[in-house]
Amino acid sequence: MTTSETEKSTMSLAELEQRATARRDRPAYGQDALISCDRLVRIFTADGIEVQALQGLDLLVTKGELMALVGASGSGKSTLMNILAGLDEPTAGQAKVADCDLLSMNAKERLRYRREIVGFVWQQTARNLLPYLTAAQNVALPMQLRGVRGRAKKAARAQELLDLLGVGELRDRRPAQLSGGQQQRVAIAVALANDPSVLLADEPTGELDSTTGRQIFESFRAANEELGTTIVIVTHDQTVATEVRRTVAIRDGRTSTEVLRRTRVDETTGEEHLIAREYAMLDRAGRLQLPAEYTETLGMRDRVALELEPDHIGIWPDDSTD
Ligand SMILES: Nc1ncnc2c1ncn2[C@@H]1O[C@H](COP(=O)(O)OP(=O)(O)OP(=O)(O)O)[C@@H](O)[C@H]1O
Repeated sequence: MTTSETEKSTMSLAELEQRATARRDRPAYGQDALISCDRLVRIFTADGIEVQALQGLDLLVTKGELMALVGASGSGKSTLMNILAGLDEPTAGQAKVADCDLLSMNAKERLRYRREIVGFVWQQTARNLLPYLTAAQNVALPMQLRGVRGRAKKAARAQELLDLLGVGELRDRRPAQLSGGQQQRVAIAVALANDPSVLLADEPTGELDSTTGRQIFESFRAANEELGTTIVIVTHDQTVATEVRRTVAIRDGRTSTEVLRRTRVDETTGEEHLIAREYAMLDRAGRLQLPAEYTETLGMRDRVALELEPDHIGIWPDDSTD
């Protein structure tokens, strides 16, 4: 008899019932999150070759967060963003945004989701705006498509958003008469027009120099702080990645590590210090991805030795052949 069988046989019925109830009462995964990805899988098949772009990705984002997603080229960031934007469907797993189930939406629900629940800003400035409309008309367009009535109401909302993003005085210019940075700020206003729950941005500063990139990031921060919009930014930009409170790294189609930042006030000097700490992600099956630089430094491969300590778990290189 195995240990667990012995355990079961010595456990009373009442104890078993108690365990089952405790499991049922445990809050469901991602219950309080605005964005919840649960073991998300996306497989592409091209010319008979299968590419597993997402390999069981877990991610939770809380309402009101401003966070960044980073990762090497091909790690699956854009695939994830396209799914969250409602433009692509996962092969398996679960994905929910603001109570919308991204796997079971029909065409009509998907359209409503893309118009009202999410807003997106793409890297290519030209993809975000219609060239023949002015900045203000570009911002008013999503409201019109949603069926918002009243020209004055839409114009006022457009002006309010353009002002918030520091481009109010450029309302009558067409995209070609705006710099790349100004275009991206107008694009953020367009994405915010219908007051979405989530704003998704895929490399929004990718085509801009670092000073302009910083200004764009400040615009996202303004939207997050003033409007309370939850914002997820995919970025290679160190400024963006280090200024948000939470940066999640994606590796081989899974979330691997996460950096959390918080400010600590020095009790004696009153100075504020930003403290950053990196965490590894433990998935729901208990799997852990160790950072490559750690495993390489210690020559860890294939097999490692584990030891449970009172307050931590020790991991050692394989010592079985010593
Ligand atoms: N439509 C598609 N058909 C086939 N393979 C695809 C498709 N889209 C993405 N892939 C593959 O899926 C993997 C993840 O791609 P994805 O674009 O999500 O990566 P990424 O992290 O956004 O990369 P980058 O930073 O270069 O944009 C890659 O191997 C890519 O080649």
